Amino acid sequence: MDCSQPSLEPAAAGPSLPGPSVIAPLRAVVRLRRRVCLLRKRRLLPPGTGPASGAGAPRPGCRSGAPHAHLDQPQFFTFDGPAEQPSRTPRKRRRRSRVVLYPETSRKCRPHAERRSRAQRCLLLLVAIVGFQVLNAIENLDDNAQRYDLDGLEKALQRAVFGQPGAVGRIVALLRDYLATHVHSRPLLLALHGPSGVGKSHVGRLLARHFRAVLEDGALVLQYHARHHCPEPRAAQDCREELAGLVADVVARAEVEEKTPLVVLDEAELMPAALLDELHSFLQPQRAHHFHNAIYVLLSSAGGSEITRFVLQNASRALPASSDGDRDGVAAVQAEEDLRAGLRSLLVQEHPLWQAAAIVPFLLLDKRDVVNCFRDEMAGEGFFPEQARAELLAAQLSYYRVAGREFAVTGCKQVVARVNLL
Ligand SMILES: Nc1ncnc2c1ncn2[C@@H]1O[C@H](COP(=O)(O)OP(=O)(O)OP(=O)(O)O)[C@@H](O)[C@H]1O
Repeated sequence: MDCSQPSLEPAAAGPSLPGPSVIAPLRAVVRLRRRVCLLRKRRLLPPGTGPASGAGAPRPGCRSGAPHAHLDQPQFFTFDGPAEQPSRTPRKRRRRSRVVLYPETSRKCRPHAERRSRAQRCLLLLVAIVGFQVLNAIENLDDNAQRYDLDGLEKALQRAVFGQPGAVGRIVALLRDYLATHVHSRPLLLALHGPSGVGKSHVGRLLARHFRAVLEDGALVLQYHARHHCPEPRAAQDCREELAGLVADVVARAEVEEKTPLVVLDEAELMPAALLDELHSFLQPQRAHHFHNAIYVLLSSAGGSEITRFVLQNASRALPASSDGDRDGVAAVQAEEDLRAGLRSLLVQEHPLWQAAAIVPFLLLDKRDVVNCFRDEMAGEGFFPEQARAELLAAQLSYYRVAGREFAVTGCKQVVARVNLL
């Protein structure tokens, strides 16, 4: 029954119509139904509570356009899934936060993001290899320098050589530098220059003795005296060939033993040009590589008069090699550099050999150094090294007297002869 249907009104006229006793209750029922339908429409009446309820569903005939109350809560079971059911209030999807919270002490990167590229790994490997090689090279350098006991050599020279601290320091520094490695591109040529009797040959002998001891092979040290090995009447070419053979033997032997040989050439001022040419050829890069690994010590009095003049001109100020140790550092170093430059330009005029040489000037000895030479020689000869006696002997020698200082004209050259007379 439709609530919107027109109500059952009795017909105005007709013979077959029931009487007023039947119509009155019908009208009451119709009114009641209308009333219930109206209440349902207004949702004032829950379904199934009306007089016509019983099954809980809207009554047929009471068509309603209004939504059912509690529609989302079915009152009986259906097979409809949640999808078929009327939509409830849609849940909002919560966004996941992308911020990752790490503990303070841990690394702040995602665990899976620690992949390294191949190039990065190769680079790390390369760095490790280079570092290892550098450490190895440093160790090898130390080993090579220790083999020659240069500290011991320095102490020996400082103890035995008087009045030449600058020359001794430069010789040791040059040797230290050269002997830091065994592989060289050229030999080391030390040129010791100075006036007579200042200790050039003395230093040459000390060097030869030291190298014989540390190399443990006397054949790796060659001492060549021009006057002895190449006396005056001998042909210079013969001397040259002999020198070439001697040096070739020494460097070849040193190559086998992986050591650096020492060649001391004394009285270079007496050497014929052919010998200097041969010596110069040893320094050339086109020589076989075993010639590159050698130390040549050239002793010469050439340039002695220039050194004497230099010392006397600078007598008033402290010199690097002065034995009193009181020196003005910068001025002294500059003065010695000037002296070396002057000597080189002078010596190169004699022979190009000196262009490649490390020049070491030996300065004049003063009276105190001569006294020390006497005491040393006296002790060596078995005399008591009495100071007064040594001073007495030193006073018998001749000196340059400049600016209150006394420089021995012949150094300690005559010391041996004078002590022998005692
Ligand atoms: N500076 C010095 N310290 C200690 N002794 C020295 C010094 N100079 C010379 N003597 C002593 O004097 C002697 C002669 O010196 P040495 O032969 O070294 O002089 P030199 O400079 O080589 O001179 P020359 O050019 O004339 O050969 C040496 O045997 C040594 O005993």
